[in-house]
Amino acid sequence: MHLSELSHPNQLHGLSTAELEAMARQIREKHLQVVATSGGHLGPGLGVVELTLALYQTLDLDHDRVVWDVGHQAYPHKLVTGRYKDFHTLRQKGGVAGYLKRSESRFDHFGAGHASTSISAALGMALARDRRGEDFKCVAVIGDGALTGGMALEAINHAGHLPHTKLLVVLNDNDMSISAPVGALSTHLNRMRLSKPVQFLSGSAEEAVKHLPFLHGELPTELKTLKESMKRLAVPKVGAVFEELGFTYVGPIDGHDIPEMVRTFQAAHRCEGPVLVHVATTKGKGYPYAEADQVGYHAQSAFDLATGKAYPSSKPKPPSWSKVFGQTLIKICEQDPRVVGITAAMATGTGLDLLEKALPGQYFDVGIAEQHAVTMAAGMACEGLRPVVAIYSTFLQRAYDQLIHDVGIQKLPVTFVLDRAGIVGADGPTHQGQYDISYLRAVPNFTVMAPKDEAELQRMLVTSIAHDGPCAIRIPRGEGEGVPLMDEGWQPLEIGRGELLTDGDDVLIVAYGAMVAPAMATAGLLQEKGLRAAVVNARFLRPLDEALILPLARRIGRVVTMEEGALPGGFGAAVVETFNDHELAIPVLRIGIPDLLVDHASPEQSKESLSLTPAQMADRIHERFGPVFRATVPTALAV
Ligand SMILES: Cc1ncc(C[n+]2csc(CCOP(=O)(O)OP(=O)(O)O)c2C)c(N)n1
Ligand SMILES: CC(=O)[C@@H](O)[C@H](O)COP(=O)(O)O
Ligand SMILES: [Mg+2]
Repeated sequence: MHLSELSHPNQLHGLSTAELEAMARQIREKHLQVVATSGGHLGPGLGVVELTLALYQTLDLDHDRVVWDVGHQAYPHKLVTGRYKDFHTLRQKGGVAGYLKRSESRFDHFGAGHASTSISAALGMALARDRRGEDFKCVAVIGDGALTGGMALEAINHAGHLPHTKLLVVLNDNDMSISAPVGALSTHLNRMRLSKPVQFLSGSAEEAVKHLPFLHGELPTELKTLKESMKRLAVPKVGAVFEELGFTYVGPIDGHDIPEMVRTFQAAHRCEGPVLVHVATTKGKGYPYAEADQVGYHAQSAFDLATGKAYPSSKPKPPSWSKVFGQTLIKICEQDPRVVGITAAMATGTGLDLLEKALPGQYFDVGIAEQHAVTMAAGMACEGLRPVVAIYSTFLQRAYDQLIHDVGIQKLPVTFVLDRAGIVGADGPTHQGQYDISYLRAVPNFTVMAPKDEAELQRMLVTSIAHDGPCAIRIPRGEGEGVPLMDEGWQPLEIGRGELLTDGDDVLIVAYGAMVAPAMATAGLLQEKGLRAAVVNARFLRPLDEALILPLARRIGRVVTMEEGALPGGFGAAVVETFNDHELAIPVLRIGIPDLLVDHASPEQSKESLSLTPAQMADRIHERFGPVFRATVPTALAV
């Protein structure tokens, strides 16, 4: 059977190893072809092709549940669950999502995108199953990186406490996170990977006798004692950490050997209580470039399959915001040994990999552990360091209590750089950086800011690090504005001070961060429509520059706010509340992301669909405040 003929994963049942291996080749071919064409996650999925086929041969996906952690590695899952023909639309507007999505397929039993959630979700399904007296299997497939996330350990702690709750955890151990894995658990797993698969020896004893009819598949007592003694002898070396936590540990087994995995999963399904099968895989398996550069091929934009190289861009691009951040932080760290950079397993994405190379002593990667990163930084700040924590806007959501409880309330001098703030594009709703403006507004003692360009980012960094309290700076994904940059000697900003970029009498545009450049473009288009707009670069969400904004608002009487963030509780809401507090009753058009999820698409497509392009914003402003408005409402109704 060819992969393209597969419409249901249960069609995998009964296929021979040779047929499954042929299908594995077809999956790899499709996976490579689509990701090379339109970009996406490459290495993770290539590493779990055989694992997916073997696991699904032992499950009935009309009844059993499988929860993939993160889901970035689940392209093989998508290909064997009816999405082969649409797979070429991966991560494109209206196409197949890059992560699992319950609304996309009945076989996507739980959505994700953020790491370390799978065991909790699968355990929840298992507990619900038992309450209903049903008997479907619940499986979590989690990577060695995601296993370092606190939630995963919380779930293991709970599951290990439930000896009668059947749950299978498949640990996909490829000895990689996005970068090299971090932590004692990763080190231990690596030691286990290198050990002999003890359990499997005893498993093969079962295999040897289970066909003997008079045993009815049961191990004779003496063999059971042999297996137990082997476990007692060997498990302390191999699976102790999981066995001590109440799991039956099996492995490590070869994650590219389909028959071995099928046998092991079948044995695991027969076990009572929680079982962890440790599968050793290779990230990027089957594509030499991805195997050789497992960091670089974690995710890729379109590339040439033959050479493994990205296609050269048509015109030179300015450095990314992340790169400017990383390079600037190196200079700051060189001048001030108190300053350290902290990442939660996102060194390459945040630009902190540059700091790691230049000043490894002032760099920390804590693994996928955002909560720990924030509170560790708080502890560092108590002892006189000036930590700079670089975490994507969306991933920092996971450490909200730490921001309030450990940093804000204690007013500790920690700088947060929220990368990927705003619309990120192909990663879709789980990764959009659309909530940080809203979620940071209420955190006590925080100074919250957003630069209009990379030069202002550099100034905000020195401002934050010098400030004796917590600061947060949001920066977007991708290239900067391409403005000239200084190498050092950046002039700090006055906290709470915005800037008037251009004046005008017809409408006041107050723009925040990455919306400042589009605001200036919008003002130019409004000029062509006969509306002269004043444009303010707010710079600060907290504290808002009232001394600048209020007089302009009173004088002009018509205000537009612009933010690349959620409107509920966002920057525009802060401006409206300020007007209200000062009894300034004037109309405000808030432009930003409405209260909705932004699906996967290119950032440009998403902005178009949200009417956030300069042309669309000019039309919206003209429609609201154009000649019609002037005829019906007198100017500023300042009280
Ligand atoms: C909470 C959270 N932090 C960070 C990330 C970014 N991220 C995506 S995949 C990944 C590495 C996952 O490693 P692993 O679980 O071992 O999967 P592999 O890529 O090796 O298959 C990270 C850090 C995330 N998705 N969620
Ligand atoms: C799966 C995951 O969460 C990361 O790989 C994420 O997709 C990286 O995003 P960027 O590509 O914006 O760095
Ligand atoms: Mg891994």
